[in-house]
Parts: sequence; structure tokens; C-alpha cells
Amino acid sequence: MTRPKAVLIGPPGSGKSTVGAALAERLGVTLRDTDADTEAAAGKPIGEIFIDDGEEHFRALERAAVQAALAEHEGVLALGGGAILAAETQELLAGHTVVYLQVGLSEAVKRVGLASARPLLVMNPRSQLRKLLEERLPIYERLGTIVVATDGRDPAEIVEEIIKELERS
Ligand SMILES: Nc1ncnc2c1ncn2[C@@H]1O[C@H](COP(=O)(O)OP(=O)(O)O)[C@@H](O)[C@H]1O
Ligand SMILES: O=C(O)C1=C[C@@H](OP(=O)(O)O)[C@@H](O)[C@H](O)C1
Ligand SMILES: [Mg+2]
Repeated sequence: MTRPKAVLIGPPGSGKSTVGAALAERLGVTLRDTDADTEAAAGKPIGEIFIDDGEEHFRALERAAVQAALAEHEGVLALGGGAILAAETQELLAGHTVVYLQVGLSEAVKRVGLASARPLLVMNPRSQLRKLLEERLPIYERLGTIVVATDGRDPAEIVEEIIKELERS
């Protein structure tokens, strides 16, 4: 059965896309990012999907992207931060190697401030992120089979810790 070597989950700014790319390179495999798949399916950036079609439509496209990637992809898979909210996705992740990248509120705020726009965080990113962490932390914790702290650590260091954990699992 085809399986990703690792599925990265965590809040926006935890580094799923960045660490995912470095991890894939280190493992000599490709990275698939469900945000990119969702944009490709819609033919427009995530910000435009939210504006034109609404979050519900984005989540439906995201569920389909996650389902396809879990079934087809053998490399590293980075999910969008909110993908794990769907019960269907939570069930599909059972049995996979799921790496939860932890990030604290202050560090996440700094990181998303540097990155491209995320529609959920355009207004009041700190309070939005606080709410989002409150709702999602128990889900990330439950789904992660490997948990890695990222605050104050650079992506290369995080990749080495993930590799060690993958070798042990
Ligand atoms: N460990 C890290 N240390 C410092 N900056 C980071 C780290 N991981 C990611 N970043 C930066 O934070 C921003 C968000 O990272 P990204 O990979 O897009 O996160 P995610 O996909 O989890 O939302 C990017 O600008 C990225 O360069
Ligand atoms: O947390 C979320 O609900 C979202 C996170 C984003 O991905 P990242 O976690 O890669 O930023 C993207 O899927 C969308 O903006 C919604
Ligand atoms: Mg990302």
C-alpha cells in the first residue's frame, strides 16, 4: 500500500511547508502540500477561494486533496493547518506516520507575519491564532505519532530530529 513517509500537521507558522521541503530533500523524495493541490484544483490562490467561494468550499476541496494525497503520495506530505478539523481526515490519518510540529503563539505570530497572506489571519493575527490554537491543540496532540517542538530551532535541526524519530518508529 502506498503511504507517505511522513504527514506533517500543526498550526499555521509551525513550518509544515518549510520543514516538509527540507525533510523531503534530506530523504530524497518529493514534497506534496495539500494547499498547493487545493489551489491547483480551484485554479486560484487560497485567498481567492475564501473570497469567491467561502471557507466551506475551501474545506471541501481540502478534504478531497488530503484523501487523494494520502492514497497516492509516497514522499513527504504537508497538510494545511486546518485540514485536521475534518472528522473524515482525522479517520484517514489513522495508521499513518503523522508528525506534529509544535509552535507557541508568539513564535507563530512572528512567522506568519513574515509569510504570504493566510485568509484566516489577515485581521488580528494574534487573537485569531490564539483561538485557533485553543480549538486545535487537542486534535494535533491526539493525531501526532511523532511530536517535535519548533520554537527557537531552525528547520535543519527540526529535520534531523524528525529523521531520528522516523528511524525509531
Ligand atoms: N523553524 C523555523 N524557524 C524560523 N522560521 C521558520 C521556521 N519554520 C518556518 N519558518 C518560517 O515561518 C513562515 C511560515 O512557515 P511555513 O512553512 O509556511 O508554515 P506552515 O506551512 O506550517 O504554515 C515562513 O516564512 C518560514 O520561512
Ligand atoms: O489553519 C488554517 O485553517 C489554514 C492554514 C493554511 O495553511 P498553513 O497551515 O500551511 O498556513 C491554509 O490551508 C489556509 O489558509 C487555512
Ligand atoms: Mg503550509
